[in-house]
Amino acid sequence: MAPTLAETTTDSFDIADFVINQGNGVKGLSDLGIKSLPRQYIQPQEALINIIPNESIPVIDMSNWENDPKIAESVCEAAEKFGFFQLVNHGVPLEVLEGVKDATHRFFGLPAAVKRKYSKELSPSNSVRFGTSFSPDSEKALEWKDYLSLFYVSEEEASALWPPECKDDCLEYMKKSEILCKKLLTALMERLNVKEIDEKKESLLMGSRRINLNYYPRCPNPQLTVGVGRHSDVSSLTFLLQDEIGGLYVRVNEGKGEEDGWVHVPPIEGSLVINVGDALQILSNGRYRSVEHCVIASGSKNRISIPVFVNPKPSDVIGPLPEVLAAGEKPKYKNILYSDYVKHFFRKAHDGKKTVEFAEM
Ligand SMILES: COc1cc(/C=C/C(=O)SCCNC(=O)CCNC(=O)[C@H](O)C(C)(C)COP(=O)(O)OP(=O)(O)OC[C@H]2O[C@@H](n3cnc4c(N)ncnc43)[C@H](O)[C@@H]2OP(=O)(O)O)ccc1O
Ligand SMILES: O=C(O)CCC(=O)C(=O)O
Ligand SMILES: [Fe+2]
Repeated sequence: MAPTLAETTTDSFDIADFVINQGNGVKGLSDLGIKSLPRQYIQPQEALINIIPNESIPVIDMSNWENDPKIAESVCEAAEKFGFFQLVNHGVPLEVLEGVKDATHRFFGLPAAVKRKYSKELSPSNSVRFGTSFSPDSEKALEWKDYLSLFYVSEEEASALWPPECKDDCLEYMKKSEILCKKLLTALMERLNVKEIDEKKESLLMGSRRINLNYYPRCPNPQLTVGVGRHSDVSSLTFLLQDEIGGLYVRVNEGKGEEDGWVHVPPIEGSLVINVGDALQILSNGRYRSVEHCVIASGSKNRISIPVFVNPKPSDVIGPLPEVLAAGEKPKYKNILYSDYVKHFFRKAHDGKKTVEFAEM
């Protein structure tokens, strides 16, 4: 039975059991109307960020992509300098974006007992997982986020195993964003002297895909916790769709002598946020940068976001591409099995850019 509001304002009820084991998630806590943040979610001081106002990541208009090579150049420059940019007029239809946002609300609106069927313990497959926080077993403080994570194996597997409330919209969004993904990766590779994306390179860059549906419910005392702690993605590229609430922050100026801090990524209707992940940083020998980002939940509204992580295949060995090293550049990273890299990421709490040290020479 769900605890009463009076019970939830004390430490007398088992928050972890309610949120994690019973599948209520932080959405369940928020829906109870709790007035203060449970101590399990209070982050240490160092997790809180210095926000730089009036700065932003680039916004790139792709409408003239085919005719104007400067647009591809801006994409490559943004991937080198910021590791993050927003795209408008990117060609993914707006109704597809709206469809997957509606699907996310449908899934999280289900009763806890239904969502719990997709938890790590009960899910019919490793490729479907409903969870909360990032890695609750390894975290000192929990994160204020629930998620559904869907790893794409095949259309058949998705049809059989993904939750019926969201599978069609998720598949459609993944399909419609594939053309955009190829355009961006082709431009990014040309800049590295990779003239052709053959079968092997295609696998290294986009051999697997995962879509996450993230739900950050309204949070009492959002300034004391995080929606997602500071991390870089382990993907090649991430395509993030966010709603109109805001809360994503990206680290800028790290080690550049200017003010090191975090800038907000303001929601722009119909846009997609693109970021470089660790796999592309490794393949490009550090030329493109995966950059730390984090999410602060809202004190008044529920927020959703939907990242599609475009990755190497789990069985691929990744390391700096030969074309990048051809002129004698020293490799900064060793060759590693991509699934080992991802397991390393998932088995610890978010820790900024530390994951990439696993691949360093
Ligand atoms: C959730 O909050 C997040 C997520 C993120 C994600 C950022 C990304 O960049 S995701 C893209 C990752 N790339 C891929 O998924 C492609 C490659 N995939 C693989 O290599 C494998 O599918 C695998 C992920 C390694 C899982 O392989 P499997 O053989 O099934 O291994 P397991 O032993 O089951 O899992 C290993 C370890 O990881 C945990 N885990 C697995 N899947 C997830 C998941 N979807 N979400 C969270 N954790 C997951 C699993 O529990 C295992 O840990 P144990 O401690 O239980 O051993 C960014 C920010 C966020 O806040
Ligand atoms: O919700 C967001 O805006 C970002 C989420 C994120 O960084 C992730 O899921 O990897
Ligand atoms: Fe991320």
